[in-house]
Amino acid sequence: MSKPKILITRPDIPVAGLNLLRKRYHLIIWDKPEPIPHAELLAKIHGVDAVFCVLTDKIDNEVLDHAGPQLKVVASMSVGLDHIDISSLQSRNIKIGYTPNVLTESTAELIIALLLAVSRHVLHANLAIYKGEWTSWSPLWMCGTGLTGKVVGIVGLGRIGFRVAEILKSFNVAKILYFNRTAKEEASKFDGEKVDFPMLLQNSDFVIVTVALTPQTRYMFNSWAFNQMKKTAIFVNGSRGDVVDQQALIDALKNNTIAAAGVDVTTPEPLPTNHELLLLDNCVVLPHIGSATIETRSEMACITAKNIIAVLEENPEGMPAEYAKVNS
Ligand SMILES: O=CC(=O)O
Repeated sequence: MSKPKILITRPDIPVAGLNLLRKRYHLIIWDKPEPIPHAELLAKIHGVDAVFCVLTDKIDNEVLDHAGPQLKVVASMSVGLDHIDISSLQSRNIKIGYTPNVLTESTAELIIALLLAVSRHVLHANLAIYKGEWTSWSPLWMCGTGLTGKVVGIVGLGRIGFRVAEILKSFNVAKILYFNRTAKEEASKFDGEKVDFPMLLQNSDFVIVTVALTPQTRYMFNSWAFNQMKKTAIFVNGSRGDVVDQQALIDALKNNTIAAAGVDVTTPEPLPTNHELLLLDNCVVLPHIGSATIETRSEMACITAKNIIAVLEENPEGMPAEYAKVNS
């Protein structure tokens, strides 16, 4: 009997994950470092039993039609699933794999790093040295704003938002507000207070976005939202670019409607190097590296491989619990 076929949409998947699949299956690996072009995806997905994809691969009805009825599982090496048309997969009984939990720590760490980079001018201060602007220690040079005694607002108290809040508690912030669909009992761990969206925007010194991108959250940070925020507020986005109306963010930063922003996610990704957002002094932009630690990415690859194996071997016990939740 011929081996089941798996399409893998990147050549540089951590080897620990690939090794789990190599012996048992026939792997069709996209061999260029850039995302697989749509036409290639349509051609290569034909006849495969499983897809190992990443967040740059849009998996929709058209792609599934090209795959054919033998496709059993699409496993993404990501926690976000906004690139996958979940209901189309569910209606075809194709299982969906993703990688929650494993990236919570690394993403929370990066969000804190980004917040501090913005609030303490870390990147500008470093650049200033090379530009010859460090003439002496100076009382007010490169002064930023501290976290101690401040109000932090977290939008979306999922796993990552929760961890960010836990870490920030140890920075002696005055209060942590959160906006979430449901109240979270566990928020008592950091004395979190559930508030409505306007209240969070109006009262927070730092607004941190960790919400999933859904039709409800798309563009929730628009000009109205930035206008609600304090003039001194710092905005940090570790979620998806599309939760923000990016032009409204640029306007808010240019007009000093808010003080500064740090974003690990943008629209589009990558941003063109002459993009307006990159020209602003009060914005730190990172290239979507929330989960980018060797340990996390390696584990994400293994979980993605295991999600595929669980489906192809018809072994539901092998599925991580969170995987089962998406598929129920
Ligand atoms: O953004 C990263 C992910 O969804 O894993």
